[in-house]
Amino acid sequence: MNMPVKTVQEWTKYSTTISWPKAMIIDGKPRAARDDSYVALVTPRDGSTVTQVPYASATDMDDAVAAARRAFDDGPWPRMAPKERKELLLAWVALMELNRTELAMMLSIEMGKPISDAWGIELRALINTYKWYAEIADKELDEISNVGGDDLALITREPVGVVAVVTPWNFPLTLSAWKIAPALAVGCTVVHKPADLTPLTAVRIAELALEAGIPAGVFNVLPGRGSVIGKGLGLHLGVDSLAFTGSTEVGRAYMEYAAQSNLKRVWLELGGKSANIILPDAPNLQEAIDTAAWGIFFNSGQMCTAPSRLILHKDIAEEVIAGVLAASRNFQPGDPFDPDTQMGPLASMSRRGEVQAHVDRALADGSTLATGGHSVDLGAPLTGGAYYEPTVFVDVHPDSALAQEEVFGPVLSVITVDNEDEAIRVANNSDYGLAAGLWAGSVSRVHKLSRQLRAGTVWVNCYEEGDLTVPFGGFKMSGNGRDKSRHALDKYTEMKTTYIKL
Ligand SMILES: NC(=O)C1=CN([C@@H]2O[C@H](COP(=O)(O)OP(=O)(O)OC[C@H]3O[C@@H](n4cnc5c(N)ncnc54)[C@H](OP(=O)(O)O)[C@@H]3O)[C@@H](O)[C@H]2O)C=CC1
Ligand SMILES: CCCCCC/C=C/C(=O)O
Repeated sequence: MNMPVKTVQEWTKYSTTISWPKAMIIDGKPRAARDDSYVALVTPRDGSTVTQVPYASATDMDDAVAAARRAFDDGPWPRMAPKERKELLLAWVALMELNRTELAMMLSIEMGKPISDAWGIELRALINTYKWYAEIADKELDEISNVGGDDLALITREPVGVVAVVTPWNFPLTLSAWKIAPALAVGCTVVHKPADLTPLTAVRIAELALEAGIPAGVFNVLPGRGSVIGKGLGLHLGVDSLAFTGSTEVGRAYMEYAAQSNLKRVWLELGGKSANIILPDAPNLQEAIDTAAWGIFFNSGQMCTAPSRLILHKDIAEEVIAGVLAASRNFQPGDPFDPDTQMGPLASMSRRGEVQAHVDRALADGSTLATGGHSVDLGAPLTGGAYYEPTVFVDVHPDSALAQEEVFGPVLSVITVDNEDEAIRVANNSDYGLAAGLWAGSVSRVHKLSRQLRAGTVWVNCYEEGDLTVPFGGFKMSGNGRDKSRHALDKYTEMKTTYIKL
C-alpha cells in the first residue's frame, strides 16, 4: 500500500486539518483531568505549540486503575472466549488501518518523525502487532502433565490482571503495541501512560478502541508526568504487572517501586549501546557501510538498538570510515513532512541540548570529530525546530564516556581493533546488552562470534531486521523479559497448577 498523500505541500496542508483529542480515556469515556490541567504540546518540527493536552493527576490515575480493576475482576473481557476477544481486537485493527494517515501525521507532528517512516514503518508495525496478537488470542493451548495413576494435573495460564504500560516517545506506537496487544490478547486490562512528548497518538488509539467495541475499563490512557503518573502506577497496589520501555535509570526506579509496594511483576526494555562489528571478510562491504550509516541516523539515532559503536577491523577501517562519512551526507536533517526526508529533528529542544552535551564532552575528552557536531537551523518557517547534524567520531577510546553512554542521537563512535577477539572484547565492554551487529563471511566464524556476543539480538550481515515471531529484549542492564513473539505472552500470564485426585 502506498502513502495516499504525496508531496510536502500536501502533507503540510493536511497537518492543519488534524483534529486533536481533547480528553484522556478512563473507564470507556473521554474526560478531562479532574483538576482540569492541561499542558502544551510543542512540535520539534518548528517549535510551535500545536494543542493543549489534558494532564492526569494522581486522582485520575486512581480512577483509571479502579476502572481497569473492575473490568478485570467483574467485566466480560477476561471471561469471554478468546475468539471473541480476537474479533474485537481485529475490529480495532481495521479502524487503525482506516485512520493510518491521520495517526502518521499526528506522530510526525508530536515527535518529528519523518512522515515516510511514520506512515511506512511505524504505522505498519502498529497494525501488524495488533493483528498478530489478535490472531494468536485463540490459538494458545494449555498443558496436561503426565502425572500417572488416578491423578490429573493441569498447567494453565491465566491473565495476570491489571497491567500498567509506560512507554517512551521514540517509537511510541510500536513499543506500546508490543506490550498492550499481548496483554489484551490474553485477557488482561491495561492502563497506559504514554511519554510526555507523544500523548495524543496514544489517546487517539484508545478512542479507536472504544469505537471498535472494546469494553469500558479494559484500555485506559492517561497522559501525565512520569514522576507522578509513572511512579504512581509503579507503586500502585491495584496494578499487578508493569511493562516499561525507557531509560535504565527509570527502569531501576520501577524495580524499587515494585519492591516498596506489592512486588508487581516488572518488565523492562531499557537502553543500549550496540556494537556493530565489520570484519574484512564481510560478504558485501558497501552494504555493511550503508547499513552502518542508516542504522545510526534512522529516527535521528533515537533508538535503543542504534548501532552507535562501529567496531572496525584495522584492514578495512579506512575504507569503511570514508564510506560512512560519504553516506552521512544523505542524512542531512530535513522537514519531517517532506516524504524524501530521511532524518528529521530530534524529538525536542531539550533532547537536542542533551545530544550536544554528549558531543561537547567527547570533544573535551579528546575524541576526534570527523563530521557534524552542531545544531542545524533550517530557516523560516522551521527555525524553531530541533535539527542536528549527522555526527561521526573516529578513534574513539572504548572506555570513554562517548563509547559507554547512550547518546540517543545521530552520533556514531568508530573504534578500530586489531583482530576479531579484540572486536568481541570491545563489543562486550558495556553495561548494556540489547543488540549487536556482525558482518562476516565465514559460516564458522559467524557462529563462533555471535555466540560470544552478550546481547539479546545479534544481527548477522544485516541490522534492525525483525519479525513478530522473534523475541526482542536485552541482556545485562538493557532489561529483562521479551517483547514480541509468543514469549511476550509469558509476561502477561500467571502459570497455575491444578492437581486433581480423580
Ligand atoms: N529503551 C528505549 O527505547 C529508550 C531509552 N531512552 C533513554 O533514556 C534517556 C532519557 O529519555 P527519557 O524520555 O527521559 O526516558 P525516560 O526513561 O525518562 O522516560 C520513559 C518513560 O518513563 C516515564 N518516566 C520518567 N520519569 C519517571 C519516573 N521517575 N518514574 C516513573 N516513570 C518515569 C516517562 O514519562 P515522561 O515522558 O512523562 O517523563 C516516559 O513515559 C534517553 O536519552 C535514552 O538514553 C529513552 C527512551 C526510550
Ligand atoms: C518497526 C521497527 C520499530 C523498532 C523499534 C525498536 C526500538 C526499540 C527501542 O528504541 O526501544
